[in-house]
Amino acid sequence: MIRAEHLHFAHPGGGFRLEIPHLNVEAGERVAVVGPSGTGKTTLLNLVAGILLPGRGRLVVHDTELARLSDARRRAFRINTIGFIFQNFELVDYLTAAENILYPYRITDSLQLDRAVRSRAEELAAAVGLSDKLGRKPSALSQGEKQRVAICRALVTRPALLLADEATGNLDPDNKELILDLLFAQAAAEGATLLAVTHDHALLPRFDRVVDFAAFRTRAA
Ligand SMILES: Nc1ncnc2c1ncn2[C@@H]1O[C@H](COP(=O)(O)OP(=O)(O)OP(=O)(O)O)[C@@H](O)[C@H]1O
Repeated sequence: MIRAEHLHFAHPGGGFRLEIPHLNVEAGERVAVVGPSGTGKTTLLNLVAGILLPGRGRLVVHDTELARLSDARRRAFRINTIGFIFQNFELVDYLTAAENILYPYRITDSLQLDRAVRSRAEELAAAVGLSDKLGRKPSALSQGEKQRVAICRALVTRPALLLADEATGNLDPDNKELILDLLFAQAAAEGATLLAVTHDHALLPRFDRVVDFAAFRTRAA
């Protein structure tokens, strides 16, 4: 699902450089990404999603070398293939929770919003305890509620690849387990690959494998 070879990335302004000699994640694998703050874990997820492009090296995701696609095709690839739970949620302020969950269907013609999708969105919201908050805008939601909206949005399209950046970070222990159960259940149901950044080492035994960023060469200026 993910193949990185001699991957180099540096922010244009300088200051930080990430080097990953080799990283291979098989389809259906559930991989946790750990490592100290600022070592590039979010950067890796952004590279895998094609939000950032490597300066050098090769990155193939779902048999597609993202750097070879036009911006429009890379965006379409991302919407169709990847569910991304962003660390800061990236919800749209002027949309309700329900509209945020269905957001992928607003921004592309390649996904069809029909009754089945709407009921899937409602089921996901119910599974994370958000049924009574669907009419609210993000400003009227708690951090943990926003995070659960972001999780529903990432799952609603049944993506082949789930990228989760601290997806359980703002949740209480019960919700943490519930969300993780949901992520794993969805990944299993769709045969999806899960790449999840976490600082919560208690969760690591639930994953097939752990990638530790301490092993990669990163440099902060
Ligand atoms: N737009 C940017 N321009 C320059 N440097 C940046 C930019 N965005 C992030 N960085 C730097 O890149 C480095 C890696 O950031 P990244 O967010 O990938 O780390 P992380 O491992 O996910 O950290 P955390 O665990 O704290 O979320 C950091 O040193 C950060 O300051």
